[in-house]
Order: sequence, then structure tokens, then C-alpha cells
Amino acid sequence: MGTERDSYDLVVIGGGPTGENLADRAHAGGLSVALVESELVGGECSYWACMPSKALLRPAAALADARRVAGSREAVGGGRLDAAAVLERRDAFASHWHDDGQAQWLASAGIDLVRGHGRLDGERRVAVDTPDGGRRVLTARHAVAVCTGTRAALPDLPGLAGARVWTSREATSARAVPGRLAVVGGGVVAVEMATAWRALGSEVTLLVRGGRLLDRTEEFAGQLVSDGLRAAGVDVRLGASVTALRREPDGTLLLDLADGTRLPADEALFATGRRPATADLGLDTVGLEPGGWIDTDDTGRATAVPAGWLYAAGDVNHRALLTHQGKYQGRIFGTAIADRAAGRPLDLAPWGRSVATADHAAVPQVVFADPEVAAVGRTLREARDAGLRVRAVDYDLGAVSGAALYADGYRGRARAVVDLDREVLVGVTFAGPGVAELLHSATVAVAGEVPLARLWHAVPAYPTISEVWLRLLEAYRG
Ligand SMILES: Cc1cc2nc3c(=O)[nH]c(=O)nc-3n(C[C@H](O)[C@H](O)[C@H](O)COP(=O)(O)OP(=O)(O)OC[C@H]3O[C@@H](n4cnc5c(N)ncnc54)[C@H](O)[C@@H]3O)c2cc1C
Ligand SMILES: NC(=O)c1ccc[n+]([C@@H]2O[C@H](COP(=O)([O-])OP(=O)(O)OC[C@H]3O[C@@H](n4cnc5c(N)ncnc54)[C@H](O)[C@@H]3O)[C@@H](O)[C@H]2O)c1
Repeated sequence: MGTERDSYDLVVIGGGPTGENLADRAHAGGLSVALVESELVGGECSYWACMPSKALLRPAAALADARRVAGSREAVGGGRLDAAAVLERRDAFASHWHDDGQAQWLASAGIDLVRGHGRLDGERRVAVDTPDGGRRVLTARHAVAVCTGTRAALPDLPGLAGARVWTSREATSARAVPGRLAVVGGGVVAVEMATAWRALGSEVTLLVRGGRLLDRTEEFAGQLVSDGLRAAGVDVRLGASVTALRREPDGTLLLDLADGTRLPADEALFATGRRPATADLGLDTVGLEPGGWIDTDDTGRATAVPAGWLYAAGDVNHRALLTHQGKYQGRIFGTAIADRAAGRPLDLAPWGRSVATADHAAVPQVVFADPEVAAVGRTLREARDAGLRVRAVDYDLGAVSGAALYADGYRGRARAVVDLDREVLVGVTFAGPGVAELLHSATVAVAGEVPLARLWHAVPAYPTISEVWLRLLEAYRG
């Protein structure tokens, strides 16, 4: 039986970026909140994903930028990254895998941290196996929010179990640079980690099952990234599948490929997608399938659970597997939970205060490869599949003065997808060096549904890469 202090308005399971934000907003809305965390407060993002991966990539980007311009190119010459220094800086950005800072923040925000593995235990109850071997049962007066995120999904391949392969966790936390690294997958993790470890000195082979990289982005973006990886010395193999693997007694990994060849490597990263962390979460006690994604409505309520007390936010609901979208959901759902508990009215109209509309129409993402890919909203194909009457407007980024100044021989491309019926943008993609910081302008245009006629009055500063906005509008008007 739970004691009085084990009764809260809201119990949040999972203290990643999503759970932290949801707990904070619900608490700010007047609720008492317990947050259950089984590993480190801060979640995958802080320790084995966004932060360490970007810390590995940033020095490579800085060096590449210096090499793009005559003058600084000569200054850095053929110098390589200092791998030890990069890994040390990475360690600092991962807070040396300690969560004291984030736990302190929770305490200062008035949220009770309960360490341990949480499981749903029927309606509005969460049973926690605590690190001391004990068990606490938390009851929630209003809601339970599942924010447990994802784990790496590995394929069912002969020999994989005993081969000690890397997942995203090892790829972001490794303490030494492998001589030969095989990377399996063609998504964001594969591309970013191939970029980082190649820059740190590994011989990298990228094994992509399909015919292109980054298949959820515009095709030209995947092509430019593929060209960039090849130029950096990565062996990019499209249409390449691993059929079996094994680790030899001397430590060498042998990967058998579908074309009958065998690839030796020191490590192999499987960047083959994610699965929800719901297998051991007591989902069966509330009528849900263990191991599945938890579908929600736009206020975060699990659609398959009656009475509306169960919420799911972040990666685990499969709406958009990105930290910033998880945090956005955390802010919106946490406020909605508090509003419902207090009997305050919700604002459920599209783009209203209580609904995560941007998940459907304006999700931004940056792929920190070389070149960078920055995209928001729909690709041309997605817009067409959604039944919109659209036109793609493309522009060669290298023809923009700011881009030519940024890099000698700048290569890049931009695409705006225009909804012809409303004359607003429904998607924008930039691919090229230094475009990451351009993305928010596009996100504002797409989420704000800014009419193209008004965008003409948003004058980009000369000579920045942002002048591509003007060029896109000119290309649209003809
Ligand atoms: C290599 C890599 C790089 C990435 N880079 C980026 C990036 O640059 N930008 C970006 O936006 N996204 C990036 N992502 C995606 C990003 O990491 C996720 O979208 C984000 O971490 C999701 O946050 P979350 O809070 O939903 O889940 P998580 O961060 O996974 O947090 C879930 C938390 O729940 C805890 N938990 C799980 N089950 C239980 C349980 N039963 N009881 C108690 N606690 C539990 C876990 O320990 C964890 O702390 C990257 C992902 C990877 C793999
Ligand atoms: N910069 C960022 O924003 C960033 C960085 C990293 C990850 N993320 C997010 O994390 C999530 C996970 O990324 P990810 O790259 O692991 O997943 P993903 O789903 O983006 O890509 C998985 C890749 O693995 C391939 N694949 C799947 N099963 C396979 C198999 N059995 N054999 C060979 N290939 C297989 C797929 O075809 C795909 O190319 C993504 O949703 C991504 O948006 C974001």
C-alpha cells in the first residue's frame, strides 16, 4: 500500500527531456508531481544521443569549415582532429554520465524524483522497483504520463547476439577510435556517426540496405550527404545488406554481406532504428500491448485507454522521435494535464494552447552531417501524398552571395514546398554547409503559415546565406 507521500496529482515515468518538461509544466500548473527514473535524469538525449553525438561532430565541422576557405585552409593544412581532446570535450558535454545537475534542477523545480524502474500497476498506479531492492507504489490522483523513450532496435541476424556490436550508446560514448568501423543503416544516426568517426580517424564503411541515404528527406539532401561522406573517405555502399556476422577470437568482426562478400571490421554500429521502451512497463495491466508504441490524441492522452488518465509523450508515442518535439509535447501535455485537473478550459483548436499541432505540420530537424541538412514540415512527396496541391521551388545555394563567402565552391541546395491553394509554405529543406541555424526562419514561416505575399517583406540581411529566402520567392514568382 502506498503511504500518503506516495500519492501525487501526477506521476511521470521516465526523466528524459520529455518527462522533465512535462513534469515542470504540470507542476507550474499547480500539480504535485513525482518523476520516476531508472537510469540517469536527462535521458538518452543528454548522455547517449544528442549531446555526445553533437559534441563529437562539432570539432569535425569546425575543421571542415576552416578548410572550405582559402587562407584558413592553409592555416590548418592537413592537420587531423586531436581525437583525445574531442573525446574529452564529449565527456564533459555528457556530464561524465552523472546526473547530479539535472537531479538538482528537478528538486529546485519542486518535483519529487523517485529513482527506480517504474511499471504501470492498473489504473493510476505505478509500482517502482527501487535501487535498494525495495518497492514503492505511487498513486496518481489525476494522471500518469509515460515518457520512457526508445531503445536501439537491432535486426534478428545470425551471430549478432554474441558479436558485441555497437548501438547508438556505444557510438556516442566510446573511449577509443576504432581502426575499421562498419556502420549499418542509412538514417540519421548512421550518417552522423559515420561522419564523426571518420573525422576522428576510423576507416568507415556505411552499409545501406536501401538505394539512398536519409530516405525521409528530399532526395537531393541524401545525395549531397552521400557525396560528402564519400569525399571524406567513407566507403558508402548502397543496396548492401548484412546476412550474418561473428567476432573472431582475435577481436575482428566479420560481416557477411548479401552479395557474397565479407567485410572485416573492428567495430560495427547497428543504427537500424528504435523500439519503444514499453516491453517491461506493465502496459498489460491497463489493457495495452507490451512493447508497442503508445498512440495519443493531440493533448497527449493515450487513445486506447478509457477514462483519459494515461498520457504518453516524447519518443514513446512515435509522433516525432526528436528531443525538441518531445519537449514541446511535454510543455503542451503537461499544461493540459494541469488544466484538466483544475477544471480550466482547454484550447483544442489547431495551433491552440492545449494541442501539439506542430507534430503534424511543422517538425524541424537538423542532420549534423557534412553538408548539414535542415528541414521542416513536409517534403514534396509527403505534401502530395497528403493531397495538397503543391509546387516545389528549388534554388542552388552556391549562387547566394553569403554562401559563396561562407565557403569556396559552396555546394548546396534549397527547396521550398508551396501550397498553391493557400500560398503558404508547407515544407522547406536546406542542404549545405552552415545551414543549421537557418532552419528556424523556415520553421516560423511554416508553423506561422506566413503568406508568401508577406514573406516578401521579410528582408534577409546581405550578404548572408539567408538571402536564399529572397531567391526562392523570386523563383516562385518567376
Ligand atoms: C545517437 C542519437 C542522436 C540523436 N540526436 C538528436 C539530436 O541531435 N536532436 C534531436 O532532437 N534528437 C536527437 N536524437 C533523438 C533523441 O535522443 C530523442 O528524441 C529523445 O531522447 C527523446 O526524449 P524522451 O524524453 O522521449 O526519451 P529518452 O531520452 O529516451 O528518455 C527516457 C527516459 O525514461 C527512462 N525510463 C525508461 N523506462 C523506464 C521505466 N520503466 N522506469 C523509469 N524510467 C524509465 C530512461 O532511463 C530515460 O531516462 C538522437 C538519438 C540518437 C539515438
Ligand atoms: N540530428 C537529429 O535530429 C537526430 C540524430 C540522430 C537520431 N535522431 C532521431 O532518432 C531516431 C532514430 O534514428 P536512426 O537513424 O536509428 O533510425 P532511422 O529510422 O532514422 O533509420 C534507420 C535506418 O536503418 C535502416 N534499417 C532498419 N532496419 C534495418 C535492417 N534490418 N538492416 C539494415 N538496415 C536497416 C533503415 O532503412 C534506415 O535507413 C530518428 O527518428 C531520428 O530522427 C535525430
